[in-house]
Amino acid sequence: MTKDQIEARFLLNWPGFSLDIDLTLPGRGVTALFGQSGSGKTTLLRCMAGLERADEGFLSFKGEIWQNGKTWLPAHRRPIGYVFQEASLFEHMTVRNNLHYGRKRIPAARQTDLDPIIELFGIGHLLGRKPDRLSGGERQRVGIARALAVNPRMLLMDEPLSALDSARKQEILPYLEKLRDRLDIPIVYVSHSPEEVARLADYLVAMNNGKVMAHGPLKETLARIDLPIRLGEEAGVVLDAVVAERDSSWHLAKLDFSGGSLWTRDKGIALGRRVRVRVLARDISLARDNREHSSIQNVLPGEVEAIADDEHPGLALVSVKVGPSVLVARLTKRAAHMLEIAPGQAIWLQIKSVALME
Ligand SMILES: Nc1ncnc2c1ncn2[C@@H]1O[C@H](COP(=O)(O)OP(=O)(O)OP(=O)(O)O)[C@@H](O)[C@H]1O
Repeated sequence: MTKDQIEARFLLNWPGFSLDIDLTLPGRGVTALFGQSGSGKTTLLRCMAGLERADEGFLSFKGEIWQNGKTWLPAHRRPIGYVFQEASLFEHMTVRNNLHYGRKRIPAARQTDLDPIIELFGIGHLLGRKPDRLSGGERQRVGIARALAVNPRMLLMDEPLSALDSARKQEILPYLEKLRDRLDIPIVYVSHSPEEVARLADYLVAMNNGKVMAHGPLKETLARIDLPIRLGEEAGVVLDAVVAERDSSWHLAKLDFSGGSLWTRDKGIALGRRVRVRVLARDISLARDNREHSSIQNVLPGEVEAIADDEHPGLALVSVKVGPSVLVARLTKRAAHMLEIAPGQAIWLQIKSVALME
């Protein structure tokens, strides 16, 4: 444990549910708590916030004890911001007063400037409005800004997009990306959406039934097929890439990652820009030779790293090294048998589609 980490151990027993956690988390970036409904994500977040008191618990934040056998700081004494699934704004107050409300009793918060937060979330024009005049997406932007207005040292977010429809989610995600890139405090983000996790997280904690199934840096963890993280249709990896070239006549952009390049639909992102790319296992086929006549534009040479069972008994996951990067393909076990897939084998990856996430 270094001074820069968060150490969390909680043991909690409720009738029908137990939480049993022992984690060391990074002190910066976005940590996603990921898992199915009922896996205990919210309960873990509430234990970290001091909203729930585990029977046995230990929490140290960058070397400061927030909970151990003797100490238990209640939520209002922890320097955190908490974002709920639905922004619980004070309906009788303007957006401006909602933002100022929590700051009154926190001297450190009063000294910090609200303007960068207002600018970050694009809510300057909403300051004079009451919450009933805000859209769902605007409400949640204000809710997140309000959690930040108290100058927290950690931001805890419980499925902040879950109450929004998919168009509103797409509206908010870029704000969350900006937040991740500009904020120097750790964010713990509860989600059951693999897409959100792929876009936002730096570190992944996969939970099931009150326990941690796997945890580690996002990109490495998604590329490991030996871990019990079951994503089904959403299995796949995330790569860091740079927009390297544009083919305007075909509206395509070339993304360079360490190990190769991928062409994707051009979204108008500037050349040289760093982006995340998500490649789903179901969108990759494997072939022994490089077939020339195919509609698939992205064909990369690789080397089979490992093969593992998928959740479905007819399917297998295959991890393939492409230079220093690893991609994961999903195919039928029959195809894997026919291709004689084995570790160390040279193979071609045919990638049908890649999702560019800014
Ligand atoms: N106060 C409580 N007393 C007893 N059981 C509880 C309490 N709160 C939650 N539970 C139970 O604890 C389990 C974990 O709930 P939790 O809300 O942490 O899961 P989650 O992973 O966040 O789920 P979701 O994605 O649906 O929000 C569930 O079985 C839930 O019914």
